[in-house]
Amino acid sequence: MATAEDPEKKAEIDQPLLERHKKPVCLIVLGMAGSGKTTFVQQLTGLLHMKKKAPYVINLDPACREVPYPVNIDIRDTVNYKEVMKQYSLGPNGGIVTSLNLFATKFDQVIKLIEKKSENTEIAIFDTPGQIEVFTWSASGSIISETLGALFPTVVVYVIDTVRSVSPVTFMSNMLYACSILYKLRLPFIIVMNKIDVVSHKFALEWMKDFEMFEEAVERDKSHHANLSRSLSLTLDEFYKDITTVGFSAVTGEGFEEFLAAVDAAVVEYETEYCPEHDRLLKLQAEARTKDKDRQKKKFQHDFDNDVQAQSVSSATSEILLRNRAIGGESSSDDEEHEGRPGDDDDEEDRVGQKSFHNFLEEQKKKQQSKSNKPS
Ligand SMILES: Nc1nc2c(ncn2[C@@H]2O[C@H](COP(=O)(O)OP(=O)(O)OP(=O)(O)O)[C@@H](O)[C@H]2O)c(=O)[nH]1
Repeated sequence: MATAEDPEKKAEIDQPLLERHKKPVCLIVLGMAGSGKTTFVQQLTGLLHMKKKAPYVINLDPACREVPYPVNIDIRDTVNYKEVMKQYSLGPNGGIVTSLNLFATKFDQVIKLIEKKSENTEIAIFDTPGQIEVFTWSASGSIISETLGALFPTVVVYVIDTVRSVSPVTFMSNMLYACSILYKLRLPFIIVMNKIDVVSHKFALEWMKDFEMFEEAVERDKSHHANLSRSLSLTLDEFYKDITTVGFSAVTGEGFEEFLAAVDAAVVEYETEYCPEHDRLLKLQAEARTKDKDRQKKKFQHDFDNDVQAQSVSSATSEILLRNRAIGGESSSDDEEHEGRPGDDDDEEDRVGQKSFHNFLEEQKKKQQSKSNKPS
């Protein structure tokens, strides 16, 4: 597990990436309902404004009543969530999914607006709907995250309610969800343990670092999920090693600097791991496309050659037939003219028969004449 304070990670960062980058870093803020996403975005926006690094903020929650921060793009200006529910006869969750899908069809316009602002904006923040699955398991969520990941340094910020996570079972459920999102989106990932003004996140860091400590906590939990949590936590050990965790208070702003350091480290990860992998996949895709084209070309050539061969065989056959006819008949031109008509062969035989019979009679006649002309 890595924390934002890791000296090793800090040493990797030779200069602040937020300054080096021309393109804004996109932060996709995800988390369970009530984890504090909106308050986090509000606090982050305020603190960045104070640092004279005003972010570009995009609200992707079509169902929120109000947005408590200065927003640059609001999904609610494009899609009327209540109208969508009415028009398509949907419930609240279906309405949110459909609204986000409709918005995703115009996401190219969002990209253009972000690109326009890239000169003087270092961070773009995306606040997402409380129903996390609406974003993480929907087509629109994939379109939005993949498009951003392909064009800008993009980081997933997963907000966890630290107060609720003191229960090892809740903690485990949250971590499993985080893990599944990481493997689905495959973008650099930061876990923000929010609400540390109420409960310190140190217990969570210890559980992630030391499996035995987590096991002790599970022992104390008598719920029927405890056994499952114990075996799952062993599986999650690998996940903890690659993940950056930051404690934060969306109310007081505590943890802000550590969070910015974590974002810098995530951008390094984006450049060194995500981009090469992305390029490798694009290359593989291009290679597969070229191979497919070659295969189709070869198949076409093969089919074409077979056709030509078949044609030359059939024309050779007809030639042989014609020649036979020319040899058998007296007049090849006549034969060619009548070739192929039904009953032609019989007529020909009759004609040849009549001719030879006529010749035979003529010969007999001549013989008779020469006999009668001989003196007796
Ligand atoms: N003490 C404390 N309360 C917080 C903190 N962050 C959020 N809250 C409170 O937690 C509640 C939920 O916060 P929201 O920001 O609305 O959470 P959300 O994740 O955006 O909620 P949904 O949009 O419903 O998913 C609110 O009452 C906030 O005041 C924090 O860091 N400390």
